[in-house]
Amino acid sequence: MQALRHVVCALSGGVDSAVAALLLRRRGYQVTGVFMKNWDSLDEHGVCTADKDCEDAYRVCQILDIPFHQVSYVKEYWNDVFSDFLNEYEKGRTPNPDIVCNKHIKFSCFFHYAVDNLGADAIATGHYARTSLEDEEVFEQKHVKKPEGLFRNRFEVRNAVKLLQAADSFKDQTFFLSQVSQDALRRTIFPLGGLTKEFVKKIAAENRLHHVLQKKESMGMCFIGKRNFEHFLLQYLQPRPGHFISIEDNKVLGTHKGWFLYTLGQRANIGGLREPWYVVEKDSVKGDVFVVSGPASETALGLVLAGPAVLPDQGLRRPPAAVASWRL
Ligand SMILES: Nc1ncnc2c1ncn2[C@@H]1O[C@H](COP(=O)(O)OP(=O)(O)OP(=O)(O)O)[C@@H](O)[C@H]1O
Repeated sequence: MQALRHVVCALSGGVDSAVAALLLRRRGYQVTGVFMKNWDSLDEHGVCTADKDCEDAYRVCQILDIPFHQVSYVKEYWNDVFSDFLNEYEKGRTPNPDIVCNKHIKFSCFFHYAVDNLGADAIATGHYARTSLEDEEVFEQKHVKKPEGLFRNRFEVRNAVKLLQAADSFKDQTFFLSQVSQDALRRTIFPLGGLTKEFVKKIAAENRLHHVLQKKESMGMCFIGKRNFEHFLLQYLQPRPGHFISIEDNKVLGTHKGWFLYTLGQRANIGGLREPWYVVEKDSVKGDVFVVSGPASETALGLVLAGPAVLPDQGLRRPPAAVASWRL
């Protein structure tokens, strides 16, 4: 008799990964749940949310009757994700730590742990994304010889695993997965890729997973929690006071604590001014931030035409229409 396919599912203690694990069990695979601890400090209320999440992930495993493991990547997260995040901020760029976390932690450290230590045939996460491979093809990849280095020829490019957008376009997370290596992508299953969030919640409710259903949706940057972003960053970066200057008439409108705290297109709250102002330029030498006033829609349009992939006021990055993972 053929041994069961072994899929190791990353369980965050949230509803998405819990339902992902449940669906994998229903498909008849041998499933193992793994919780990763990536951040060690307390949240804004002095509570270590990772411990609570870990307990929730453990309970999911009990309900689904699957083995549970916990791993710590606190050091790796600090070195490969957070330090890089701070360095980039200091240079005035606004990186997305979730993209870097997926690349270095979930789809590298966790992937290798699952395959090398737990003997996984494939890994799974609760991301809303799809790939060009069916489950059966994912399992076949175990024996495919990994191409070394970058793609060398058209054949390799043509046969690359494609990262495809999720059916639920509102929840689509392919942008955050865009730097995942081919090696990991080819052995990953995204059980939620074809489902809507609504349906995922319904599945959880019907399968005794109420404890994860009540949890708040994570909004990225897990290490910040509900804290004020600026306060958080200034715990790690030296303040560098400067001026907000209107780009239209060079008038000084107010002061800020560091030009690196702002991203192009972001709405800047300038003390005493009620109308919206948006960041259009930053001077790293003098430390000034240039702003423009105007309705959000006009500014947004100007920025989109000008190119930066950021929408004003929310700091949201614009996901590309289709994402292919070309990295090895
Ligand atoms: N600490 C963690 N331990 C294990 N897996 C994790 C952890 N954090 C995230 N993941 C995995 O990455 C996926 C996407 O993470 P994200 O932070 O975007 O959570 P999410 O979309 O809110 O999902 P969930 O509802 O499962 O928390 C999760 O579904 C899970 O598979």
